[in-house]
Amino acid sequence: MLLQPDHHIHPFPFFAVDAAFAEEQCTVLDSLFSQDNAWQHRDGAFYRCSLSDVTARIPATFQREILARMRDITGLPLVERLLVTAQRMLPGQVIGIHSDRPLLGYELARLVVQLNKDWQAEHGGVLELFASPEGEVMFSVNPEYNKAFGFLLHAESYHGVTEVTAPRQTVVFNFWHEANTPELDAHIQALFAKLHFSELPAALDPIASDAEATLPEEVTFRAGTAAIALHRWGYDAATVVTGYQHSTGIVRCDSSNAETYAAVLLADWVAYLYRDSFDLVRWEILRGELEGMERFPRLMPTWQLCVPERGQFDVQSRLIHNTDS
Ligand SMILES: O=C(O)CCC(=O)C(=O)O
Ligand SMILES: [Fe+2]
Repeated sequence: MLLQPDHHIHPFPFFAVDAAFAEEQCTVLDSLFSQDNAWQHRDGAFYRCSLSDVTARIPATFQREILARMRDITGLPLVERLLVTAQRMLPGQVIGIHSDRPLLGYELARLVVQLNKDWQAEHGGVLELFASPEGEVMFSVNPEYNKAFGFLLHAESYHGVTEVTAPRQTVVFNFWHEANTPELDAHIQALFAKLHFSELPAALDPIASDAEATLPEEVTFRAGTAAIALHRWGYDAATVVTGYQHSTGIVRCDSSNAETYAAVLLADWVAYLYRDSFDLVRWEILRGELEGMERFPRLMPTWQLCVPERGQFDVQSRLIHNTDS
């Protein structure tokens, strides 16, 4: 399964495999299209196809094998969760350029398996990769039978599918990183429920006003959100102010008080996740900064979800560090 992946890092980390699955596994994948699926039709201007959740129809051993293989290929700590969708495109359908930026709780890695037996160039449906939404095509994947394409989702993983002239069948496997799980999403949504900046301590007012006068709204919004996290974790006004300033980038929090330092870094991270999306490089920096520190009780639930203690998979994210192709 997925032997000899061909790794690339431009325009973003991905790999391609030509004969991806054994015959028996292909039979399973083909069968996902033979029954009457409950198709959900996407009919946007840029994203036109039909999708169906087929996870329950993938045998447990197949699921275990593909997860293990994806952990191995990507080197990522992927959790025990899998979502498999069958995707069908009909003549005239097209998927415009998009990035699938991993919002809070979204999957981080995807494996796209093409299942078109008699594909010809005139059938279209070519998966194209771009460095920017307006850029030129940097790499193309023909949707030939048993060809797989794996990639890491991030804010700039731009890709699209050209218009098809013949029906096109694809199976998409989705994998979650241990630090961007639906459980973390639920935790952060609860942390920021009914968010009102008016609950913040008055000591922050002059600092926030100054920051708002000079910095972009996006920055002060995120700093305000980080301040809310600290306040709701029960930290005092001084810590809330320190966290706000750290998140605006005005003053970096020093590490002399370990608990304040950890709290400020975690607050900044959850505010970033809440307002933006998961970013593997930033996460690895955070993990490095918190490494070896005592996990303070007040921060424990968030800490454990954001930077789970390593057990099972103590791995490096090989894909993002792989620079030899
Ligand atoms: O159908 C494809 O080749 C790729 C579809 C897509 O955009 C995705 O899986 O993220
Ligand atoms: Fe996509």
